[in-house]
Amino acid sequence: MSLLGNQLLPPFSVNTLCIYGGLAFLLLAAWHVVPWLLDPYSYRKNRIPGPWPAQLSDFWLGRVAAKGHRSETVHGLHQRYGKFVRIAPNHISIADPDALQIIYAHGNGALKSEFYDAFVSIRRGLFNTRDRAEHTRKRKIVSHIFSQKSVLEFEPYIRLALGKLINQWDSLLSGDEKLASHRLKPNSDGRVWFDCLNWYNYLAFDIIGDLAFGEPFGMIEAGADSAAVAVHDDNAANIDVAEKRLEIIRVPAVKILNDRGEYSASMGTLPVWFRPYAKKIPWFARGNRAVKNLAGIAIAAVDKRLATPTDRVDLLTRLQQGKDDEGNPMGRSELTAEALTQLIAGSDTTSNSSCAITYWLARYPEAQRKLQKELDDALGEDEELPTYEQVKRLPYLEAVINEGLRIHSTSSMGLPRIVPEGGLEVSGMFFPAGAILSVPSYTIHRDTSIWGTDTEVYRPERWFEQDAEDIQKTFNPFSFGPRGCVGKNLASMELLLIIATIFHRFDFVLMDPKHDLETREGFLRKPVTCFVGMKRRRT
Ligand code: HEM
Repeated sequence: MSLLGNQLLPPFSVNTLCIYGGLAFLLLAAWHVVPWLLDPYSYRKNRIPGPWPAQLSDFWLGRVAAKGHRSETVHGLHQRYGKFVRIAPNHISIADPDALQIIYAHGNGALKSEFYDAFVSIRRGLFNTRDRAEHTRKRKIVSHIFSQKSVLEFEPYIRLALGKLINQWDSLLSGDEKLASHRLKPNSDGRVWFDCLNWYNYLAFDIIGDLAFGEPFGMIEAGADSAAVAVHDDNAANIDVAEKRLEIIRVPAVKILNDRGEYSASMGTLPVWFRPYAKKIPWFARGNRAVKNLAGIAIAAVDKRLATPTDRVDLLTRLQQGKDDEGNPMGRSELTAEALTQLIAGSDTTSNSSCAITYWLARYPEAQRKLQKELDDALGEDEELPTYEQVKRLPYLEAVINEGLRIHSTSSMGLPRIVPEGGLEVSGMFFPAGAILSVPSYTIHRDTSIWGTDTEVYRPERWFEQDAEDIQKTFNPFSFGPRGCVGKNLASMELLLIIATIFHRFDFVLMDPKHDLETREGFLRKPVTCFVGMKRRRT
C-alpha cells in the first residue's frame, strides 16, 4: 500500500512498478530498434558508420548541438569514419565538396528539412520557409534588393556606422572615461586592451538596424548591447502584430540573438513530436523567450518606422515596394517577418566574421603587415573612410577575408536538406526520398586535398597558390543554389569596408598570443570573446 493511502495513489507494488517500467523501456527501445532493423532503405543497409546512439535516436545530435561544438564534433567523426557519417537515424553528413553541387544546387529539388521549423517566429520568412512555391515567391521579391547594383545604395549607411565606430575606438585610445568599462587593463605600449567582439556586434546591429528598420539601434554610440523591444501577450507572435503591442522596453539584442540561435539549432535536431515538451525544460524555455523577444524587436522597429513617412532608400523601403507575380505587395506581418529575417541573417554573420578575421590578423602579424601595406598603397596616408570603389579590387584584402571565412566558417554546420522523390545519388551512394543529407562547411574548409596540409593555419597566401577551380567548388561560406545567401553582395561589401577601414587606421595584437579563439555554436559558429590590444598606426 502507498504511504499516501489508497485514495491518492493506485495500489502498485514495487514489483509491478518495475515490470511496467521495464515494459515502457522495452517499448521505447523497440520503437527505435525495430524500424532500424526492418528499414528497407538501401543506405541504411550500407550501415553508414557513426556514433551508436546517433544510429538509434535524434537525441544524440540534440545533445551535441546543445553543447555548442557541433561542427568540431562532426569534423572529428569524419576524420575517424571518412566521407559518410550518420549523425542521426535519418541524417547523413557527407564531407565531399562534390556533394555540394548535388544537394544544394538548383534543379535537384532538395528542400530544407524540419530543422528549420524551430526558427519560425511571427510567421515564416525567407530563411525558414520550406515550401518551394512560397520560397520562390518570397525570393523573387527579396533578391533584387540585394543585386550588386542595389546594394551600392546601402554603402553610405555602412560608412556612417563605421565612422561612429572609429570615433569610439579613438575615444577608447584617448582614455575617455565614458568608455572605461570597456578597457580590460590600463592602456600600455600605446594600446588600449579590450574585447573587440562586442564592438563588432554593435557595428553589425547598427548597420542592419539602419538598413532594415530605418534607424540604427544606437549601440555604437551607447557602447552597449541594447535595443527597443515590443512586449506582447503570449500569442502575439502568431497573430497580426500591429494591434497587439503592449509596451516598449530595452533589451540586450545581441545576447537574445545568441540565445535564440542556440535554442533553435538544438530544438531543430529534436523529433518534431518532442519539441512542445522540450519547451518546458528551463534551458529551452529561456530560448523560447528569446525567440519572442527577437520578434518583439522587429515589431517595435517596423511599427516605429511605418508611423513616420520617409524618402530613405533602404531594405524596408525596398521590401515595401516589392511585389509578387500577381502584383501583390507584402502585408504588415509578412513585411515585419522579412525585416526580422534580415536582422537575424545580416547581423551576427557579419560581426562574427569581422571579429574572426581581426583575431587571425592579430595572431599572424606578417599577414597584417602585408594587408596594411596593400591598404597604404591604395589609400595613402589619408585617414578618410575608404569607399567601396577604392577597396573592391584589392587582392590581398580579398584573400584575408576569404581565408577568415574559410578557417572560422560562421556557417559551419551541414545545412540539412531532404532527398526528393526518386532519391539522389551523392558521392557514389544512393539515398532514398526522405533521407536528410548535409555537407559540413567546417570540414570541407579543412579538406587537405583542396587547401593544402596546413588547414589549421591562417594563411591568405594559399588563395594565390591552390587550384582556383577546386577552391571555387569547395569554398562554401554563403552556401549554394536557390537557398544560398541572398545577402552575399551586401555582406561582401560590408566586410571589405570594415576590414579595410579598421586595418588602415589601427594595428592589433592579441592580449594572449597563444590563446585560441574560443567559440560557441548555435546555428552559427561564433567567437565568445576576442581580447586584443589596439593602437593607431599614425598619430
Ligand atoms: C558574412 C556574412 C554572411 C554569411 C557568412 C552568410 C551566410 C549564409 C548562409 C550559409 C546561408 C544559407 C543558410 C541555410 O541554408 O540555412 C544564408 C542565407 C541567407 N542569408 Fe546570409 N550570410 C551573411 C550575411 C547576410 C546578410 C548581410 C544578409 C542580409 C541582410 C543575409 C541574408 C540571408 C538570407 C535572407 C538568407 C536566407 C536565404 C533563402 O533561404 O533564400 N545574409 N546566409
